[in-house]
Amino acid sequence: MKQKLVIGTRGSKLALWQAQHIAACLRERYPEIAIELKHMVTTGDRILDVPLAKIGGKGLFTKELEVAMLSGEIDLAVHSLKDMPTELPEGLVLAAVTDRVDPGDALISPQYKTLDNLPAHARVGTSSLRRKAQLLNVRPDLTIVDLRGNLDTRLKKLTTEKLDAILLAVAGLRRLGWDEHITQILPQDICLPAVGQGALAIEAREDDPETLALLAFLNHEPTRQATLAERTFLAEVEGGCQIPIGVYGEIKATGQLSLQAVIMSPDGQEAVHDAIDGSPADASLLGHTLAVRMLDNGGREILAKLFAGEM
Ligand SMILES: NCc1[nH]cc(CCC(=O)O)c1CC(=O)O
Repeated sequence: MKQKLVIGTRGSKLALWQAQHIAACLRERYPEIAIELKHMVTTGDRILDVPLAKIGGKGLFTKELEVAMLSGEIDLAVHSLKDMPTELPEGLVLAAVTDRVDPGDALISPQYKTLDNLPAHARVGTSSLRRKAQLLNVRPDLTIVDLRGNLDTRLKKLTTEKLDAILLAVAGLRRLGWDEHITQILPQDICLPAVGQGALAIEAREDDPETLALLAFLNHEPTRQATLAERTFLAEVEGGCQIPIGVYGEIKATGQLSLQAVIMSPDGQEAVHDAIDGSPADASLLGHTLAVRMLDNGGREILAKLFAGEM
């Protein structure tokens, strides 16, 4: 019987909240097990001044934690599922995917409140190509300003960089109790979220069945299935998180899994939208099928131009 579980976490406010939340769930369930937190720094935390799209590479926010897990220094890691590459390193598995309450994106505009109200050429901060493309698709006049840093830094930049609005994930703001800043939750027909947005991923070693069994109760199966469809879609289209792709899977009241997605050019001028429905048991097949269909219907050309640097 385990006497101790060590959770590895990044040191950002959001990462700490997430790790502490999972620690609290574990302590409540297993009062006899000591739950410890170990803070670690990832490459993504170290390089804060360069737009993520330019750094490239996968797993910027996960790699150091994964190395520590494989060496046995920590037993599990808590991540935002959105920050996890679609392929995990050999020997590691997703022990659980938690329920997600807020998959969407929020507009924060103290002065103008909503996208419709933003004046022509308003300055909007985001460093996500996905958010940028989807905004420009409906509002080509907007000036998109790069915005990096932790959530608190980005909120501060709204004022210091004289921005009219910024975009952030609803989930992160809610977790930190900053949802009073949200002035509009963007509707899904304007902005589809990133793969896995809003869900927490608990990663552990494949050869550690005892820990995996202890973590199983944290898993929310409908969210795991919906995000499996999303992650398969992404893996099929390209992998990586810095391409203008939005995708959202959801198990409906009918029990069907519905998956909708968009592939856009970074300027938002070219877009392929599509959706698919089916059994949650076929989550990865649905993600795969939708990706192939969208690539065949114009998605491939958009991505080819993007990778050739024409956009
Ligand atoms: N890219 C950083 C990141 N990773 C996870 C979240 C928010 C929480 C989540 O999506 O689960 C954020 C902040 C943001 O995109 O605004």
